Amino acid sequence: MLELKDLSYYVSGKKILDNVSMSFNVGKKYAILGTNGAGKSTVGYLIMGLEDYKPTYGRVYFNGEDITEKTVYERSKLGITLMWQEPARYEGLTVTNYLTLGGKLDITRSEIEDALEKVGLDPKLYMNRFVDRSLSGGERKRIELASIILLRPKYVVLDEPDSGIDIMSLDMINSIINYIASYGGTPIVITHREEMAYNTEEAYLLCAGKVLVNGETNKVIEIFKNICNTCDHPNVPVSKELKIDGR
Ligand SMILES: Nc1ncnc2c1ncn2[C@@H]1O[C@H](COP(=O)(O)OP(=O)(O)OP(=O)(O)O)[C@@H](O)[C@H]1O
Repeated sequence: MLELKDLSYYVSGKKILDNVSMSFNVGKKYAILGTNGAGKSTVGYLIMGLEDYKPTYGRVYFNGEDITEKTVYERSKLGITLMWQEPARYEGLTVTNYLTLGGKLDITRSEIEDALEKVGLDPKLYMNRFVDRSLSGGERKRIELASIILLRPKYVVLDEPDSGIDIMSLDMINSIINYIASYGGTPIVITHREEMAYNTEEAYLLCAGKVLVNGETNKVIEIFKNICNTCDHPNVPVSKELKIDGR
């Protein structure tokens, strides 16, 4: 289990996250939902332990072990991965080298071809391309999804997985989210679009850096649609407490 306990995060005195607690069980599909600026990506960065993203207060636990002080590299060795909203470029690295970590991983050519096909890229056209600015953002995102297929991380934070990818590919993204859960991994989908959250089982709704509500995804989406999509005071939370099924 991955747990965030009472996380607060400040930048230059500004509170970005306010006492956020979340827990993610193995093999279950999660969404972190919220409007722009609610703090969703920041939660993802704190899960991944990016430099400059250590909690001001609170702790992060992995199977009961306090990993708050662990680096990105140490967390990735535990099986925690972040798929960036804006995928990285790697000048001079081919798609094949990227997917095999420069040949360090024991991955066959046919496994690479299969992963690329699953994300809608023709292996013949892409295996020898460079993961640099010559690839579009959507293509790089697909290549990151292919790397998830090959590496099978335990916890995968997918930050706005559909951004830069056409709407027709929602099914492809959802099939990869299902694949992660099928091998016992835990996908955590960060999104401001309810369409992207429907394929998950449990959701957290964030507003102004606070968890407004947590529960079954369908119920959280209803609240999101009824309250956030029509909100005239974004990121100024309502004072009344929102609860699902008494939680
Ligand atoms: N390093 C920083 N310095 C100042 N403000 C920051 C910093 N990082 C995040 N913020 C602010 O914190 C808030 C939450 O940002 P975050 O990127 O986590 O939101 P988000 O919910 O992922 O939004 P979006 O849906 O637009 O990606 C925003 O108002 C953002 O401007």
